[in-house]
Amino acid sequence: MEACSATPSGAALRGTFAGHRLPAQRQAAAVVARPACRQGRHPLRVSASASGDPGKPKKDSLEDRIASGEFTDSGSTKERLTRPLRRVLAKDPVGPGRMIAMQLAKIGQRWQRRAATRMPTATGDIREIVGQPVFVPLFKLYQIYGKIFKLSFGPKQFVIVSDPEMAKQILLHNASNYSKGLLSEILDFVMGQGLIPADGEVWKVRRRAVVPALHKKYLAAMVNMFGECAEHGARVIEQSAKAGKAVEMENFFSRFGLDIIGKAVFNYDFDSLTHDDPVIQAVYTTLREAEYRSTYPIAYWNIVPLRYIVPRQRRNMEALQVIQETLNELIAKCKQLVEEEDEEFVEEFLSKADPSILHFLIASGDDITSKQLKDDMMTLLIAGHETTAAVLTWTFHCIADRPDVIARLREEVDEVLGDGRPGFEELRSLRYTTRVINESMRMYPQPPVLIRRALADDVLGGYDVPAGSDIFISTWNLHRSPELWDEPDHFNPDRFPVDGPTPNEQTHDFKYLPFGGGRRKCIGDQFALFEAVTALAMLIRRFDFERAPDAPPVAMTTGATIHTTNGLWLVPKARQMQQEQHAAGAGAGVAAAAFTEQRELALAFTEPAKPQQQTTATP
Ligand code: HEM
Repeated sequence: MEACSATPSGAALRGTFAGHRLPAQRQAAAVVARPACRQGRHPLRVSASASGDPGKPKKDSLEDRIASGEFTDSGSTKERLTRPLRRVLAKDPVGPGRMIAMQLAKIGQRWQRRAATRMPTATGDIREIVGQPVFVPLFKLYQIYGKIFKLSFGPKQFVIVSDPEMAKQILLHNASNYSKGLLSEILDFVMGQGLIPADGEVWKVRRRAVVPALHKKYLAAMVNMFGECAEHGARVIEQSAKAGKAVEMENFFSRFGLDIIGKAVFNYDFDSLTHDDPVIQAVYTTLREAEYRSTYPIAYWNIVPLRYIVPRQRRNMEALQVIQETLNELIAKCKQLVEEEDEEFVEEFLSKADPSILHFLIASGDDITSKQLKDDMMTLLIAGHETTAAVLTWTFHCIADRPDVIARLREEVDEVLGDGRPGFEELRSLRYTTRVINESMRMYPQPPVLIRRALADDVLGGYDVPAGSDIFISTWNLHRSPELWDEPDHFNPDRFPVDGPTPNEQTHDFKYLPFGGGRRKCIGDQFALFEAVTALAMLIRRFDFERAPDAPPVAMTTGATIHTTNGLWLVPKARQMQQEQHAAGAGAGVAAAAFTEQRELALAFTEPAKPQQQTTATP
C-alpha cells in the first residue's frame, strides 16, 4: 500500500483534512451562513442560497471559494487587529493620539513586510474539504497558492510541496534532515520498524541488508515467475470471457499482485486468484485497517482497551495474529531449508528451491527470531502488492477506450513475445508497453503523496520550514501540473519516447517521481516495472477488454494507493485472431475458479455494483 505503499494520503491529515465523509448532521452544521468576511481564519462557511430559497444553505465549489480568498490568510494579523485602534487614535484632535497612531502605522508596515515573506497559507475548516481523495483538493489549492503553501486547520499545519526543486532538496540533497514522520506513526501497528516507516540507523542497516536481495539473478527468477502467474491470471480471466461476465479488474490485480509478492518475498503461494483462506483475509483486513487509520480523524485505537472493545479493532488484532503466526511458520521452514542446503552465502546468492527474499536474508545471517525480520517481511508484502495492483488497474482504465494504444501494444507484443513468456531480453524490447506503464504511473502515481517531517529547520523555495513541520510532497501535483507537462490530463505514452531512457526522477529532474527519489527511493522499482509490463503484455495479447455496460463510473478514492470507488468493471473477450491457438494451449484444462461471495473480494459478476456516494471523477 501508501506507500510504497504506505501512504499517505489522508493519513496524516487525521483530525484535520481526513478523506472520510461527514455524518449528514455535521455536514449541515458546517455550511451555515457565514458573515461576509472574505479573508481570515474563519471556519469555512457558505452563505445562504441566492437562488430564492433563503433557508437552504448552498455550497459553492471549492475553486470559487478559494478564488474568493476564503482560505487566504493574507497580511499581518497583528496589523489587522491594531488597525481599528489606529483609526480611533488618528482622530485625536489634541495630538498624542495621532503620534501613537503614526508609530503604530510604522510598526504595522514592518509587520506587513514580514508577513509578505511568510509562506502562503491556506486556512479553513477541514469539514468543507472532506469526502474526496485528499490529493484532489490539494491540487486545487496548488493552482491558487503555488509550489509551496501551508495548510492550516486549527493547531495543525502541513506544508504542501509541488515543485521539483523542492522535492529534490527534501528527497535528495537534504534527505538526512527528513524523517517519515506521520507515516511511521500510522504504519507502526503493521510494519513496525520495516523499511518504509523506519528512520535513522535502523533504516540504514536494514536497507543495506535488504537491497542486495533484489539482485540480477533474483530478478531473472522473478521474471520467469511473473510469466507463470500472468498465464494463470489469463486462465482465470478466460473463465469470465467464456461466461460473458465482467471482471472487476482492481480486485483481479490485487489478487494477482498478492500471489506474486507472496512467492517473491517468502516463497508462499497465496493462490488468491482461485481461492480464499484465512491468511488472505487477514492480509486484506490489515491492509484496509492501515488505510482506515490513515483517514480516520481520531486515533482511538491508541487507547488500548478500545482495541478489545471495538469490533473492527478486534478483527484487526486477530488478523495480525494470523499473519504473525504464518510468518513465524514460514521463517522456521525457511531456516530449516537453509540449514539443509548448507550452501555458502555468496554475492547474488539464490536458492533454486526457494529464491525468495526471506531465504536470502536468512542465508545471509539475519536473526530469525527478530521482530525486525518480520517487520521487513510485512513491509515488503504490503509495499510490493497494492502499488503494482493499482498501477495495473489504472493502466487498464487508461487504455480501455484507446484502441490506438491497444493496437500499438499488440503490434509490439506480437512481434517481441509471439505466444511465449517474456525473459529479461524481451522485457527490454517491450519498450512501448513499458511507456504505457510509465505514463499510467504519471497520471495515477502510487502513492499520490509522499510524507516527510523536518528534523531541523530548513529553507524551501525561500521560505523558512521549521523543525517538526509535516510535509506532503504531492506527486499528483507534480505529475499533473500544466506548468511541467503538456496536456497533463491526456494519456499519452509517446511523451516518453520509446528510443529514450526509461523515465524516472533523474531523467526528469524530479518532476516525475513514480518510485520516489534519493536515498528512500523504492527498492522494488525494476521488479514492479517488469511485473506490470509482463501482466499488461500477456493479457492484452489474449483478450479484448470492453467497459461493462451499466458499470458505475470509474472514480477515485483515497487509500494508501489510489483506489477505484466502485471498481473497474471490464468485460473480457478472447482476442479474435488468437482464439483458436490459445484454446488448444493454455486455455485447456483450466480448473473453474472458486470465488467467495464476499463483496470486497468478489471477482466476477454480471450486474455491476451500484455506485456509492463518494466519487471523484477521474480527470
Ligand atoms: C508499481 C509498483 C510500485 C510503486 C509505484 C512503488 C512506489 C514507491 C515509492 C514512491 C516509494 C518511496 C516512498 C517515499 O519516499 O516515501 C517506495 C518505497 C519503497 N518501496 Fe516501492 N513501489 C512499488 C513496488 C514495490 C515493490 C514490488 C517492492 C518490493 C518488492 C517495493 C518496496 C519498497 C520499499 C521497501 C520502499 C521503502 C524504501 C526505503 O524507504 O528505503 N516497492 N515505493
